[in-house]
Amino acid sequence: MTNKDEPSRHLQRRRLRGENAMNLGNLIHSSLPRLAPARSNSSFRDNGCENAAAIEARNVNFSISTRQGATVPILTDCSLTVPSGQLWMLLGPNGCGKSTLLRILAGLLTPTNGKVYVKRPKNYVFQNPDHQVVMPTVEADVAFGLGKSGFTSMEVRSKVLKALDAVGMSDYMQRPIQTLSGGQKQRVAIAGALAEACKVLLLDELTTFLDESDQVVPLLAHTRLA
Ligand SMILES: Nc1ncnc2c1ncn2[C@@H]1O[C@H](COP(=O)(O)OP(=O)(O)OP(=O)(O)O)[C@@H](O)[C@H]1O
Repeated sequence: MTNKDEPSRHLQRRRLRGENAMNLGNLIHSSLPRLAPARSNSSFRDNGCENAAAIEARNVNFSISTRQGATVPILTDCSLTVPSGQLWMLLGPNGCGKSTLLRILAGLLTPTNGKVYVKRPKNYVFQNPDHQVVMPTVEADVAFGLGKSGFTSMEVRSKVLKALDAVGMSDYMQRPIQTLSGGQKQRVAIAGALAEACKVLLLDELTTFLDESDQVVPLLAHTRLA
């Protein structure tokens, strides 16, 4: 269950050449020998096992329809398995479908066909924190998702502080959101996800605003929560 010795795994590293190829599934399969073998459809549920996969996708396809009525494939036959308690990174060239796959795993997009299972509770952090950080202060924003959980205000404050501490933002509790830098907003967005004690944390483009040293903080925090 632990991945302390394995801070990251690269689902795929291969660089595409030539045209803007979209077959992310082929990339994943072709370059990661440590991927778990494909399983039958019956594995697409939580079987209560400690080592059950946290994420499974099988033969996922996603297409969009243009205004002209054409169908454009974005993901083709994409499959992956991510075991519980591990941190994986999805790498690939611009436009190959990474964000699309993450949005499907987050439940924000419905695949055209294929099977997806993601352990719950799950949380997704957008590429642009301005799409996610909505409350006036840091504390209120991190507490936002805890509002309907029935926690006392003391419990909420404790969870908020712990989550902010995990991303190095505990000194910013009362700061107005609009005074934060992009990277600080991104860390607040990650803290909001961590505060909800999600089993799966999906982070889109962690590198957009965070510098390299800051990227380590939320990722390690995630492994403690998983
Ligand atoms: N609503 C849409 N309409 C048209 N094309 C779309 C739409 N959504 C995604 N695409 C296209 O699907 C492809 C995959 O997009 P996606 O954002 O998933 O790529 P990505 O790998 O995350 O890229 P990046 O590394 O640049 O963030 C791109 O070519 C993008 O232009």
